[in-house]
Amino acid sequence: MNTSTASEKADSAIRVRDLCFNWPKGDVVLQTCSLEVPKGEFWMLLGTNGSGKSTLLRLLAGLLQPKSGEIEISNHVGFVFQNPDHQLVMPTVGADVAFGLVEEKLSLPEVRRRVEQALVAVNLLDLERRPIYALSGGQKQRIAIAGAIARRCEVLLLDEPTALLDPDSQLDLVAQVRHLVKSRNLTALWVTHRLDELNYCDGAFLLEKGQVVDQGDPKRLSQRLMQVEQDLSV
Ligand SMILES: Nc1ncnc2c1ncn2[C@@H]1O[C@H](COP(=O)(O)OP(=O)(O)OP(=O)(O)O)[C@@H](O)[C@H]1O
Repeated sequence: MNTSTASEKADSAIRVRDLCFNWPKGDVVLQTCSLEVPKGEFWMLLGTNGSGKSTLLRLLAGLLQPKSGEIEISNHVGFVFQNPDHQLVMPTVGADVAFGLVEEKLSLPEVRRRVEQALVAVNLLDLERRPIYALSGGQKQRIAIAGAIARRCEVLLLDEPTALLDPDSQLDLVAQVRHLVKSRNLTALWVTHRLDELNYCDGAFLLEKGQVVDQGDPKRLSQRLMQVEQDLSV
């Protein structure tokens, strides 16, 4: 496996070539999977259940190791899980965002500045002292994103971040991520089953049995996915 820094190549923030992955018992999940996400763009990853979307995201984040293939991605990657309760670990909003900065050994004023800037970016500065348990699902996801922004992440990987949200919060979150990507020149890859979210992305990949079988125009891919799901339900 060859991992290098995507910033070496100006045009793509995520580059995957011929990626293969199987679980220890031998079940093959990804088979010569290849894709590229242009820098500064918001792309989505579609596919039927079990097609390998979450596994691919975890490989990109370095949470799993591929069997073979190449991954080129920034060293500063933020991961947002489907269930925010799996990643918010501190008792309050401000403490949680600051927690991600511990490794950087910053001065206290610098930590405060970064936390404040990140909370402003997700429009939640007024909740800085609020306990995590008193947040809505959408607010929790925005805090997880603020954590990534505070750490100066260049790439956001989001694994069905709206799965537990109501429809209004769902569309608020996807619109906010689009705004963050465009205003801060980030790059995002977002896994979804919710086709109305495709209206917000620059492009999409369709994964089938661990391979990208189509990519590009989100509307066309959404129609193709609907067809695949209809065929499977017959
Ligand atoms: N920890 C694990 N150990 C063994 N097999 C796993 C593990 N996690 C997932 N799998 C299997 O790997 C395959 C791909 O799973 P993955 O979660 O990547 O799919 P997905 O496209 O994200 O699915 P969904 O849309 O249902 O979330 C599935 O067959 C799944 O059962």
